[in-house]
Amino acid sequence: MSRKKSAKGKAVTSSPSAGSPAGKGAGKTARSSPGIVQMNGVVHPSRPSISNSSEFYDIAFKVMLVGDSGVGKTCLLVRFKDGAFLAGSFISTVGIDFRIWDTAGQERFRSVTHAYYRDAHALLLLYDVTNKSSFDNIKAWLTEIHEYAQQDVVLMLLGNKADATHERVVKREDGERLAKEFGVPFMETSARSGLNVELAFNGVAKELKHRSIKDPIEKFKLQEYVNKEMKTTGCCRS
Ligand SMILES: Nc1nc2c(ncn2[C@@H]2O[C@H](COP(=O)(O)OP(=O)(O)OP(=O)(O)O)[C@@H](O)[C@H]2O)c(=O)[nH]1
Ligand SMILES: [Mg+2]
Repeated sequence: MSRKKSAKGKAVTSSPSAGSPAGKGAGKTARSSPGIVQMNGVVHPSRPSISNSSEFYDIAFKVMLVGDSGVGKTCLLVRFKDGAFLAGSFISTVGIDFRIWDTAGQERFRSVTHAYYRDAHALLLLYDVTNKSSFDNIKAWLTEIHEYAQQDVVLMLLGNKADATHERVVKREDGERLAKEFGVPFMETSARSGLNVELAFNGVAKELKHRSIKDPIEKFKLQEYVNKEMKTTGCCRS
């Protein structure tokens, strides 16, 4: 992470990346993707806009969205971008440049993924609760992350499309169990309804902020924080 004052640019499209590490195909929604899209986020108390190019930042974090094709990475980012900056949140008060990288889930982009992992400060790993193979591939994603990402990378597992009650094939408990097994914070999200979307990004940002200031008194616990704050779909356990 860098600590500098530097002008921020608008959203940038960079080279393609990512793919299902299990090589089991791209999930049930095989679609083309632009690759990686880097978006500048957050950031200034007086101007909480994601797209203002004239702002400066104190700390820069690189956050990446990864997971099989079709799990909803782009939709989650778009939902966050459109909603998270309406109300001022803690990140807008500390001057953080929260760069979010949206990756392509398709396997053909996989070979270039690893270079992007290395300098990521946080990874949001998504599966689709309506797509069992995207869930089954999470272990392979975690293996790849452990191999290529920094050891202390902030990681969160997200079961997306929690709104899709009728199509759901992965229970929330299954996600919880897997996350526990790997010691990764977890929650379900919905890019469609907005469920827990801000919480996912803000939780990660809080963790990054606490790490960066190395607060010796207040140890931030990401899973405890999301447990306290998260909403569940209630009706939608299957
Ligand atoms: N019901 C529901 N559908 C969603 C949700 N998020 C995404 N989708 C749908 O899932 C499909 C794939 O979403 P994307 O965001 O493009 O998926 P992606 O992970 O970016 O896919 P790649 O770019 O190929 O890696 C689209 O048809 C979305 O409308 C969600 O929260 N709920
Ligand atoms: Mg996408």
